[in-house]
Amino acid sequence: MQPKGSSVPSKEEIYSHEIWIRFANLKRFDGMGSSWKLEDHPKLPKGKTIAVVVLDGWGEANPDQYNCIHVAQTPTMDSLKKGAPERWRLVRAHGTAVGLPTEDDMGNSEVGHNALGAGRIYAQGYKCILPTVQLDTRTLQAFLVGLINFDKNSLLKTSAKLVDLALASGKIYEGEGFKYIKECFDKGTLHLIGLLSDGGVHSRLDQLQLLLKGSSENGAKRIRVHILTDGRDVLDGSSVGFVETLEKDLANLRENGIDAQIASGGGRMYVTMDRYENDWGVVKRGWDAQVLGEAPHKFRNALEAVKTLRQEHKTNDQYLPPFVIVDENGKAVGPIVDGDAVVTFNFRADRMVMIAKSLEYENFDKFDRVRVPKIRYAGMLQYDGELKLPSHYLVSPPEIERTSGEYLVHNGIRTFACSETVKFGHVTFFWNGNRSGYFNPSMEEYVEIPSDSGITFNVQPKMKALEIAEKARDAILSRKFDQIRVNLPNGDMVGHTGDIEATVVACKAADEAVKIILDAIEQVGGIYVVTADHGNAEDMVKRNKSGKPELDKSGNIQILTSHTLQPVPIAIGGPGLAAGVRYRKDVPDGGLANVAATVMNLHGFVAPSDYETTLIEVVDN
Ligand SMILES: O=C(O)[C@@H](CO)OP(=O)(O)O
Ligand SMILES: [Mn+2]
Ligand SMILES: [Mn+2]
Repeated sequence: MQPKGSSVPSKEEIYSHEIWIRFANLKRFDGMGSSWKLEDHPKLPKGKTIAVVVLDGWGEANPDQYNCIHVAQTPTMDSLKKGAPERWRLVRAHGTAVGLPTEDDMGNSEVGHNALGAGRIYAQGYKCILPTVQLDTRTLQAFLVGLINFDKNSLLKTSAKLVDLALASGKIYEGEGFKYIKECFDKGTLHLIGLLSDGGVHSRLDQLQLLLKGSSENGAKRIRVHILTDGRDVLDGSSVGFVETLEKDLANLRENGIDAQIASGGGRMYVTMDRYENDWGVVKRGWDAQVLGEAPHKFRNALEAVKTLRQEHKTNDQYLPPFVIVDENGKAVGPIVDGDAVVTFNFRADRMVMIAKSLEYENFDKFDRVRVPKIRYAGMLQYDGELKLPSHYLVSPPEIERTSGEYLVHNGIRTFACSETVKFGHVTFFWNGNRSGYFNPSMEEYVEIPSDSGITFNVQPKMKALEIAEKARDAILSRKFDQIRVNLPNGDMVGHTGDIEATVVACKAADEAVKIILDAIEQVGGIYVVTADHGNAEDMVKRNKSGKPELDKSGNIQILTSHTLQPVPIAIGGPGLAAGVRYRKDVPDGGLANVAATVMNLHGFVAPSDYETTLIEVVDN
């Protein structure tokens, strides 16, 4: 069926373009793919209550003393493992399997939950999927014309990748966001606020370096950087090296006549980067230092600040107290004032939404801002599409549409989602493609259990696991919902503290929570899907290439506070699971993006054709 007309390529040509068409998402295919109706699964029934449990930071690794999941008593998760290979397997949760640039990129909650919820992988090489259904000539023509006009750059990519592309092509400086802030460059200062590391989870040093260079080449004459030290996605203590690198870059800029300096700083978990409104005090500490130029600690330079605060205050990079850099008269070198431009350079949304609100909202009552400068503010990305926050941004965020949550609600699945504050947005916002709010409030209920605030989670390693499990149990037993989805944060949040003993307690608590949920599923004859978003607690030590713990100069092991590259388990089961359901053997490289189709099947539906394939098959007994 070759359509006529010179502008229309042949089928072979289309294949050779090797373009990945998200067919269902191309709305211009008039009449095609616009329906929300999912096909019935040929073999699996509807009407089962399904619990989807995400253990945050729960990977699979060799059992040794640094594997807290192995060390902890985890009888429930251990018993699920006995279902291998038919009902327990591993899936990939890092690197390209979740849309990250390379296989050296560890997984993280954003890409993990995006993949779990959206069922597709973004930012991959392109592959061409032509519709397998019979098309009439008009529709095929529309499809082909759509293909020709298709802008490859509008394909879904992870935020990090989109920023990379915009920086590499220079397009970032031609966009609306940059033009908007550029208006201030003549008279004002450009402030860059964000996480200083190469962790690649929230931000990347190389992107900051390119932005500094590009901004100065595009007219910024006075630049102030407000740093947030990491130690969570990278080794604790690495802040010193990152500050050294940044200082060198700023010195280069100064040599070229740009007045560029670090103006303030603080540890990411104590200054600015709170999330889901757990503790506004964190954002306030940042505001005071960055905007007002006030902090309990004052230094003449950032290197001295970081080294001194680490030593004298015995704090780690994540929790460094706020500091400002002052001149020889003790005056802050870079408070944010009227007429300045501000960019928050993190690409990941969750920990930028609160500062974005404080910088952008006229009516704001979360803390006393004291002085609200008239600035032009842009995010690296728009962090919340629903709130349109911030209204100006340098790079357009990934568009993640047609997520499994939205499909299922359209197909009558009543959904309950729950976690505690620090992970609440993971099973709602990230799960739904970085979208806040309900698709249909009459079909969904999202419950947030307040997290402890003002503590490091090794102090309370059980966190709210029990409360989350009880809420899930009640939702299951109420029979008001078809899907009950939770995130259990313990392995991840406590794993990030680097406290091995506490992380063991955390893993045990998460395992107990899983049991409560599984027991409830048992009672209602339902199905469970237990998985994780990426590794963390299963490996708490930095290792050399051969997998042996790496020692520092003094012969001590180096604690790993970050996520890992490990795969994660996925277990299915429960009395409602049809007898012939088992994992397919032909998806050996399955990853988190394969879970959405799997869950849709268990709800009795066939997943949309552009979703990554299901992990299960149904064999006749
Ligand atoms: O705490 C966070 O912000 C990240 C690590 O930077 O962890 P997660 O991706 O698990 O939320
Ligand atoms: Mn996570
Ligand atoms: Mn984490």
